[in-house]
Amino acid sequence: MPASRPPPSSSPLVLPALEALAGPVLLIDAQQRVTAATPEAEARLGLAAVRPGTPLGEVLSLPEGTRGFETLLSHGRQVEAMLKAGGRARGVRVRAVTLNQGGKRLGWAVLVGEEVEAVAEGEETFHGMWTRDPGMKRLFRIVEKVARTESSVLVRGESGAGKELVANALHAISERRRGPFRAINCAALPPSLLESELFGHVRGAFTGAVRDSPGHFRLADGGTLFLDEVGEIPLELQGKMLRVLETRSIIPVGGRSPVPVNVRIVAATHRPLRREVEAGRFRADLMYRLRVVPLFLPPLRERRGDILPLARRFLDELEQNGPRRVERFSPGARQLLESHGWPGNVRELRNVMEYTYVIGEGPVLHEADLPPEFTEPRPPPDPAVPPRPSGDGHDLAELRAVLARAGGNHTVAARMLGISRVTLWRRLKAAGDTAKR
Ligand SMILES: Nc1ncnc2c1ncn2[C@@H]1O[C@H](COP(=O)(O)OP(=O)(O)OP(=O)(O)O)[C@@H](O)[C@H]1O
Repeated sequence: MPASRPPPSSSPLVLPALEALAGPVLLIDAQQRVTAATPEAEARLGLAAVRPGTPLGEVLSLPEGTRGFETLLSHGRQVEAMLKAGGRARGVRVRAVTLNQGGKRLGWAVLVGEEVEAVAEGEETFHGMWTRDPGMKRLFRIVEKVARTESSVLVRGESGAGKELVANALHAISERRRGPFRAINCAALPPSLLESELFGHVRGAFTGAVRDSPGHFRLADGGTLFLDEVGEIPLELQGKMLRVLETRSIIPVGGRSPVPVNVRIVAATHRPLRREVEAGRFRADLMYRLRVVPLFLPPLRERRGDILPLARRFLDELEQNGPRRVERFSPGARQLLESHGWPGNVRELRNVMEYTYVIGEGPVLHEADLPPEFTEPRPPPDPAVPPRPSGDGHDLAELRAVLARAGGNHTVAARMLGISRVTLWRRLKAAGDTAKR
């Protein structure tokens, strides 16, 4: 094919249609030279960069280690490339489809997708936690320091913000890493059960105790025990917990003799324990014992720069096992994702991406593919409802709206919000919903 002959679809009619379907697209001929560009490609790359005849190598460069443009042009797979045009080099995802006519290759359509702004912008992955946020990175440095000690750590953060991941990281870096890591959610169990789950019980201690049970402290011996929602431990159990931490031994329910345990405690709470102490719901001495090193994990809405890159990472994970390739977010979807309140934090974001990946089709993630709570008009505020409780991320009207959409099913509503059923129940209670459930 002569270099001057353009691929067939470069007619003025086809280009805008191509753009509507796929976004910024470059058409290149068999000699890898630009023959045409959609208006959005012209706007993003600059007119000079996409002038017909420009070699593709002057528009894009591929990372070192990639075999020239072969990978891009032969596999139809998405690859990361640097856009050379427009002064500052920008990382983008690109994909190419071959244009054939009568068995003859005429050229390619190159789709220019999302900007990736990768490593240069200072992203960091720390034991499964990804961020670009300076506050999070500072937190990682503290975790590294504290992990070398035996001090108790209290992580404060909303549901789904990554508290368990922080606890896991502490364990993984510490000297105890070869020992067990165990986690227990203190809000998920009634007080009587919680005691035996923590400290174990002896056979016959209560109805149903048909055999001895070691409990989490003994199971975590030599390792780390993560006490999630530690603020929910009932007062009567708090005294026992303090004794365990001070004597480093437990007495199983129904037992007499103390059993020594060697456990590092990492506790977590979604609200300030100090407030619980002031309200008389939490013992001050236990708070000081647990909170030798306090860590605060900011909610996702306070690190908005992490939202889109994290969303992209979750999509990448989904693409590993799914048929769909998402190349870019529509401007509307970006705006909705960035302005959402994310009461369920990173867990909610992960769930939303999974929903969107399954519901949507094609290379563009549109706002209509997002779950209904993103696009439905919010109910007007109910003057009888108290304002949003601080730190919890959403108010009663919002919770009720989600519950209504879930047909009153709390398990489904909790999943939609990306929080646990217990957390939903607690938030409804905290927001003043006294309705029976
Ligand atoms: N920075 C992050 N990067 C990647 N994934 C994250 C990040 N933070 C949280 N996640 C993911 O979000 C989910 C929730 O995290 P995690 O269980 O640690 O939160 P949590 O604060 O302990 O929640 P809860 O209080 O409800 O138990 C997990 O799937 C976790 O892998």
